[in-house]
Amino acid sequence: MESFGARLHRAMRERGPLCVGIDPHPALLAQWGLGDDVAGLERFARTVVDALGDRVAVVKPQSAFFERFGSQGMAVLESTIRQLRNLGSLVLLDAKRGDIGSTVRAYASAYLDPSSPMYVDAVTASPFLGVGSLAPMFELAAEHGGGVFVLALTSNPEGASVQRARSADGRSVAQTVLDEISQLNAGAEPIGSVGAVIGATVGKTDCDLSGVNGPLLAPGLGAQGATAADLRVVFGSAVPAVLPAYSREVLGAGPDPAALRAAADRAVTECRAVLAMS
Ligand SMILES: O=c1ccn([C@@H]2O[C@H](COP(=O)(O)O)[C@@H](O)[C@H]2O)c(=O)[nH]1
Repeated sequence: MESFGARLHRAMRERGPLCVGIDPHPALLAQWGLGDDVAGLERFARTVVDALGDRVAVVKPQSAFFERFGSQGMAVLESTIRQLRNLGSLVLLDAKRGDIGSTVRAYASAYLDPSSPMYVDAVTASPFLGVGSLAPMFELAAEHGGGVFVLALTSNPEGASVQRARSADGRSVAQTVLDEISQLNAGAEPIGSVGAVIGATVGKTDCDLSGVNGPLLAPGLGAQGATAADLRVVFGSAVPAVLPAYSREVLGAGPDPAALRAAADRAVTECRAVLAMS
C-alpha cells in the first residue's frame, strides 16, 4: 500500500503544489448569491468540487462550516468527500482534532479508517494534549496509507504566546512538536506521512525544519495577508516540502467555475515559482 507521503508527493508533482480549502463562510455564500442554509452549502461545495476536484493536488474542506448545519451539514460534508475522492484530489479534512488517547482512537476511526463514511486521505490534529496522545491517529494512518497534519506554528497572531513559549529544555513548544514529527517520519521516502502546520504569516522563525521529513502545510496565504514570497522567509531551505493552502483568496473568485480555476492556476503558478527557486 502506498503511503500518504508518497501519494502527496506524486500529486504535487503532477497537479502542482496547491491545497484549496472549502470554507463556505456566510459572507462567501452571500457573495455567490446563495442562501446561508443547507442548499447554499451544498451548491457551494459542489461548485468547488466540480471546478477544482480534477486539477488541484489537495482539497481541504473546513469541517466547522459544515458542522454548523448539524446532521444535514455533515451529510453534505460526507458527499463532498466522496465526490472529491472520485475526482482524484487528495482530501485533507481540516477538523483539528485532539484529546486523550482513548478518544483520539475514535477520531482516528472516524477519519482514517477506510470503512468510515467520513474517510479522508488526511486530517489536521491539535497536539495540545501532547503529540503522543495522537498516536492512534498516526497508527491508523500508517496502516491505511493516510496522513495527519499536526499544528506547530499556526497562522493566527494569538498562537505565538503558546507555540513560541519555551519548554523546560529550552526548545520552543513548536520545535518540540516538530521534533516529535521528525521521529515519526524518520527514514520515510520520498517524504513521511505526518505533516506539520506552519502558517505562511509567521515570519522568520528559529525553528529547525531540517529533520521534519514531512509535508509542511502553509495556511495564511491570501486573505490572512501572506504572499507566496513569504514562504521563502518562513521556510527557508525547507520550502520544497511546503504545501501552500488558500481558501478565501481562491473561493472569492467564484461562483464561475472558470474564474475559480483561473484563481487556482494563478496560485499554483506563484507558489511553484517560489518553491522551484530553492
Ligand atoms: O494555522 C492555521 C491552521 C488552519 N487554518 C485554516 O486554514 C483556512 C484558511 O483560510 P483562508 O480563507 O485562506 O484564510 C481556514 O480553514 C483555517 O481554519 C489556518 O488558517 N491557520
